[in-house]
Amino acid sequence: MSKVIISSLYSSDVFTMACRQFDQAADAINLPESLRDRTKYPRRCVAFSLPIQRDDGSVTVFEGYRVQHNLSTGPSKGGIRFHQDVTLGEVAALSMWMSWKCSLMGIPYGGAKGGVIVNPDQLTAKELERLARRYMQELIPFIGPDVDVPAPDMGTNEQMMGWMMDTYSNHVGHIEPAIVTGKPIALGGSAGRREATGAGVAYLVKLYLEDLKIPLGETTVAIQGFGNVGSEAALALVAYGAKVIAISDWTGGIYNAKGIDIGKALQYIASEKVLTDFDGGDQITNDELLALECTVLIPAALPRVIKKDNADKVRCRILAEGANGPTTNLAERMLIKRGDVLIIPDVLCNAGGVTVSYFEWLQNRQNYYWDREEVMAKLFKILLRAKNAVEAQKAKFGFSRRLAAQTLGIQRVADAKASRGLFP
Ligand SMILES: NC(=O)C1=CN([C@@H]2O[C@H](COP(=O)(O)OP(=O)(O)OC[C@H]3O[C@@H](n4cnc5c(N)ncnc54)[C@H](OP(=O)(O)O)[C@@H]3O)[C@@H](O)[C@H]2O)C=CC1
Ligand SMILES: O=C(O)CCC(=O)C(=O)O
Repeated sequence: MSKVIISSLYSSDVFTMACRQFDQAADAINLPESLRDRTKYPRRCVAFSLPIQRDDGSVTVFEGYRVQHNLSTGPSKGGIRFHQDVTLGEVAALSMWMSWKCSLMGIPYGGAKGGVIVNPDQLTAKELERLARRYMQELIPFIGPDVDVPAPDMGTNEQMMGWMMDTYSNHVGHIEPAIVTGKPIALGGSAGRREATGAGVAYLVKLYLEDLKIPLGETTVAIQGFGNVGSEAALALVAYGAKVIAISDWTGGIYNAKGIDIGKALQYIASEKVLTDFDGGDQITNDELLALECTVLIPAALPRVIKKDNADKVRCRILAEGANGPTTNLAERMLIKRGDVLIIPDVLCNAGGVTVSYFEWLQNRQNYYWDREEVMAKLFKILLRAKNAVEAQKAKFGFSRRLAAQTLGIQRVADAKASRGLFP
């Protein structure tokens, strides 16, 4: 397939954004022309029709995708997103970022991502189970523990990974826990995987606060998205001594200058599903949350929420990208020009999740399990190593932090491709 066809297949703002980042990084490291398109474009993608029976007996056909960006350094790896705004282009962009992320962390995986166009809140638990199982059923010819290993992302969770693992295991005739990560502990999930992404975000924030000499006790935090990543980052930052002053979900946010009781907010979500009417503070909109004066702003939901229109309104010292792709390229240039916001780029900031997914896969394959302490110690060691590598690259070449992180990731993927050669 020509790259013209590939580009139009994935055509979307977010894919264009990921491609422009790649082009800038490739120029910055003088990547040979012969390796550029080969490293940039996804290796393959699959699109599925996913018919499921609804509880009322009717049938709805959902649309789903899996994009495997790169398999040169190991099986491809990345989460599955259930969201109404999913597009093939978004999934492709997310798969590219997974490649650079795994490579930056020194994890022997390529990148992948999956998605289904669905609002999971509008399905019952039984319907979600049918959809998760059907997605895995369709994916079976294209994955395996050495080929492609999914995990949770927005709108999916441990339970869905459990159903997917069960569907795959029934197909192959034996239990195969290493086919997905982020599973329930009872099915071979790793200690620490649930909290890994948020805990990793919090750990990196702590390291950068130390660099800036800002005490944790004087740190205020605003978080957009109070799901797996946002809530776990909140818990970890509160445990470090910071104050979380704002949280939000798709319905809007809560602001409390004295600090939000995160445990109470989690209890509220567990019973009410959404933060609307949570009485832990004043109600604000998601736009207002992004413009709050705070030490640390953590977007932990959708891509492209910090953009040209609101970049000038951002008033944090550290922008910690828990989400993938939350800052558009133009908004990043505006923030860099301003010079008062330190951006921890997504491929570094939220890499705790895939790192512990790698540990989970290793534990599944060895059938030997580690305790949480060991998992977290290994995670923090890898995050610190990656942060130091990014800072060294930034200092050496005068790059932005994102360019530093992406050049490191891209160079390693390109080197692996060059070493493997081409088929005659
Ligand atoms: N899970 C992981 O391990 C990793 C996730 N990430 C990234 O982190 C981000 C969040 O993922 P995750 O926490 O797993 O997802 P979850 O589904 O667990 O949580 C997503 C959160 O975002 C909220 N949300 C949805 N739409 C909006 C909106 N329009 N405005 C504000 N908030 C919104 C959701 O609200 P509601 O629940 O009400 O819908 C929910 O609180 C994604 O970008 C993902 O790619 C990155 C690395 C690893
Ligand atoms: O845990 C994983 O394998 C992938 C996590 C993920 O989707 C991400 O880092 O964006």
